[in-house]
Amino acid sequence: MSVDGSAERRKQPTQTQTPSTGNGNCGISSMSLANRLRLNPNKEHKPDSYDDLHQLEFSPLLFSSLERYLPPTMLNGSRDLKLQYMRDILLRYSSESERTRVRKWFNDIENTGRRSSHTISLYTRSYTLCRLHSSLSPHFSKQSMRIQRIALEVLWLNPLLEFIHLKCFSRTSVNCYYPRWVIETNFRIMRPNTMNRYGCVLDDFGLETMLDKVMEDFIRPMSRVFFPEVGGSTLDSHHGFVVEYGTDKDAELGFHVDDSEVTLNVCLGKQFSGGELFFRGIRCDKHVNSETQSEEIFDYSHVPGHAVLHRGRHRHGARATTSGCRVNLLLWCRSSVFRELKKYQKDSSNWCGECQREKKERRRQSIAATKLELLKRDGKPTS
Ligand SMILES: O=C(O)CCC(=O)C(=O)O
Ligand SMILES: [Fe+2]
Repeated sequence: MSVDGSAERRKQPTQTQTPSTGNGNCGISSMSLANRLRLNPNKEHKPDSYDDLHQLEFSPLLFSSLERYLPPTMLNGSRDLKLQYMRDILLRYSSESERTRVRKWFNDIENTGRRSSHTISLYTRSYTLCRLHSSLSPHFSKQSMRIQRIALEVLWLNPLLEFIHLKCFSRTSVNCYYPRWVIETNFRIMRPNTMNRYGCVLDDFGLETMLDKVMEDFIRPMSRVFFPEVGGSTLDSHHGFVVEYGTDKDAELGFHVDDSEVTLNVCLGKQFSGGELFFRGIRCDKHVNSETQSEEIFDYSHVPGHAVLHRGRHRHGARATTSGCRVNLLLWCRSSVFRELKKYQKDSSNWCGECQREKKERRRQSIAATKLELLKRDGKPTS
């Protein structure tokens, strides 16, 4: 769907998407059966690694993630005991076929780098700048050096880069397996944020550790290079969720900025039409509602399995999904250092489009005034 720029300019992002605040429902709850997880994770607990256990029905990362939800008395127990406890709970809620599907989903993500090469296409404004072939994996720290090197090369070619388009994700949808679990356990879903009524927070589903890995090994190395001015190199926390759109669900998403420094938006599927993202310039708090300049207009059509990486302060929205169902995975990555520093910095001109324009205008006026002054002086008769 094409955009009429002037109409777009009237739509201003009065909203910052914020995550819904905790309803305390962070584990498997309301069960009469013996094994239960805690409502909230113990953030201080350092979980065991289960990486050496390859024959499990579930990913080792899932166990590491769930461990923080174990009852306090179990946290220092043996790894076998903890494993047994968590397996019991997980097996209770998933059929054989679901387990295979979930395992495949994790494997796809973990093996992306090993199996084949993928394409990263990099967009600036509305055209593809270049294509690079690279193995991408959220899982391997060795990869992060490689990702960073490629990112640096790309930045050298195009210092104005604003969007990164990644074709590197499995199409398999997490959405396929969560509804049954939710119904059976009477799980109170935490909605992803203040603007989406459909979808759920993924960190509640034992995916927190895996998504942390995605941020650390995959998003941060790229953001360090592409988005350093908004804390790209110090991303240290995330909010991960899925959103769903369709004619019987939320149709569209209003113009907004995210509560993140860098956002990863992966299209998981399924079949749909519409749902394009529209981007309209990066803005600081002060200028969040300022006018869009024509060069800031950029539209992006979602493709299942592809992702975009953008600054959270890049104003955007999603057009209506006109048929089918669209499911996207969002990872809002944040930097506590950047947020702390921002409190003391008044000047956002190194990343806000409007601050930059104001600065340029001040410089232009000052040069014009100096010129005028010089002309006047030159025009004066010498005594
Ligand atoms: O629907 C989309 O793809 C965009 C979602 C989004 O911008 C958000 O959740 O912050
Ligand atoms: Fe957003």
